[in-house]
Amino acid sequence: MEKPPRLLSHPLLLKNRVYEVTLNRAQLTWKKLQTKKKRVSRSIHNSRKHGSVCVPVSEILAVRETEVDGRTESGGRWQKTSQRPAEAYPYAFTVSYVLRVKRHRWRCRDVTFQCADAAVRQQWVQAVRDQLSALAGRPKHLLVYINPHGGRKQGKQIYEERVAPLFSRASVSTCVIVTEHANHARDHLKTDADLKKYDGVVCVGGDGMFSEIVHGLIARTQRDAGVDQNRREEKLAPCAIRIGIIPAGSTDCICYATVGANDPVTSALHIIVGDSQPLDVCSVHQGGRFLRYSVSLLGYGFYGDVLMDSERKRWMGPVRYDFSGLKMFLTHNYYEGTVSFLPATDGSGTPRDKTTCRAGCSRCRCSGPLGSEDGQASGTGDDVSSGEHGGDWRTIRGRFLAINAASMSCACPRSPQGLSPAAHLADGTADLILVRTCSRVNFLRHLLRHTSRDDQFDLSFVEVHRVRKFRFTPGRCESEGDPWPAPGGAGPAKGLFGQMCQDRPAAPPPTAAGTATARYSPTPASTWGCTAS
Ligand SMILES: Nc1ncnc2c1ncn2[C@@H]1O[C@H](COP(=O)(O)OP(=O)(O)OP(=O)(O)O)[C@@H](O)[C@H]1O
Repeated sequence: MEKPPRLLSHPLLLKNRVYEVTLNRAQLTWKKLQTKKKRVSRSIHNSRKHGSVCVPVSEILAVRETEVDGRTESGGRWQKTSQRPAEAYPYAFTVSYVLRVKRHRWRCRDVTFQCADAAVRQQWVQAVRDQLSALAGRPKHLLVYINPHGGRKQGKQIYEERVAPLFSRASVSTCVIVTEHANHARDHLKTDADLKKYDGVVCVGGDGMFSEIVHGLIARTQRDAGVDQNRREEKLAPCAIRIGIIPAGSTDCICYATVGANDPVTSALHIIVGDSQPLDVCSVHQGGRFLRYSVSLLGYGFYGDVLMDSERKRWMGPVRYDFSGLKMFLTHNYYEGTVSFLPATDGSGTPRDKTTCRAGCSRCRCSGPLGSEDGQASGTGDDVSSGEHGGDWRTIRGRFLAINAASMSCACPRSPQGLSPAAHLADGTADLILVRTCSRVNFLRHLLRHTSRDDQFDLSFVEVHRVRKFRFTPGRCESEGDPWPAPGGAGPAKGLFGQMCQDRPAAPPPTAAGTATARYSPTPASTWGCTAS
């Protein structure tokens, strides 16, 4: 492939050695001219061949002039750059760039070059700045919401100490709002936020906080586009503004599944370089009324119960999930009902095909907002209420311990493969996982497989389907007019969608009887992040 033409090339000093430094539109490279001892790089990405280092321009964060005495101002602090600057190279500049380290983590690395005269330095600083400003998709102004109560209550500290200095170095301006109550961010986005001023919204918190922001942004987008959220046949308008996630929650599954790591610095760097990852959004309706959106897991039965119970034990911190998980495992509730679903066919793959959705996933690219399957995904003529028992809809009746719909792998550090390892982030489908009633021992086997590499669907009581829409009707609802399915065994009946969601409830549990329908829309939202590649 033809190399882009050189923009600049000079011998410059780096750590008292002279390097040939070259810039073109694609990359910045530096290669040692005086070879002495071989140095071993700790970088596993920024390629270093025969003593040369190559950084893609798209991963340069900033460039700045360095003081003559070898110091550079960085976030208000002065840093030493070199102990022995050669007298012949008294003018310095520093380039900050992304260093890819282990386990999909990114770090900010500085390299300081020294020039023989001021004009050369000026040329370099200007040339690098010109290249950076020509890059599309990099944010300049961000609206940041911090949940000070998420996870270990360190959201504010994480942002101030690890993220804000990076934004400032990359000249990204921010408006920071520390939330004062639940749904503060959602309501502010819905009505008050002047979104035209921003290139993106950043969420500092966990999955619940992300869900708030998704609800606020999607509701605002639909209102502006004249889309009625209550009409489930309507196609959702995609959000024009991206959401960045700085993980500061308990599980941070959405961050892990989109970026490949739960690391605030990595996420901040993805935001700065303008990486983008589209996401499917699932809309859930009941009785002609919109209930909520979901981008990760819709869980009814075991997972819904765990999340609902753990919500009441927020004071315990992240350990609440273990406590509630054990409690619900011992309770061993089951739920009777009918699941109907529209299978995703035509090359959508299967939940067991062992593919992993990564940055640039070809499947998701084909099914993007302008994808040819859009009509099918949004259900032309496939109205669940009218066409459910015709066409390609399938129906399964039975007793279930869990009914989960995973719109993404739902991977997190505890379950690195996730609930459905092959689920795609943006193909307009979800993996519907049905766990039928079984013994506690068998259920434990199923749960333990989430923490290992074993095929979690290879069990006789578990089935999985890739779907575009699905519907759940509680068993007793139809026959007895009882709105909610009673858990198998003793205990009070529980609200249908009060039990649902990894994405925390953004709407109150429904009060009317009925069936809930979930529909997957390809990519109405996107995050700054790039699936681990
Ligand atoms: N200032 C606040 N006070 C109380 N609750 C808040 C505040 N701001 C946001 N919330 C709510 O806190 C809930 C949980 O927050 P978040 O998702 O950030 O943390 P988490 O639940 O610990 O993490 P995870 O969702 O990853 O398990 C969200 O549903 C959000 O609505």
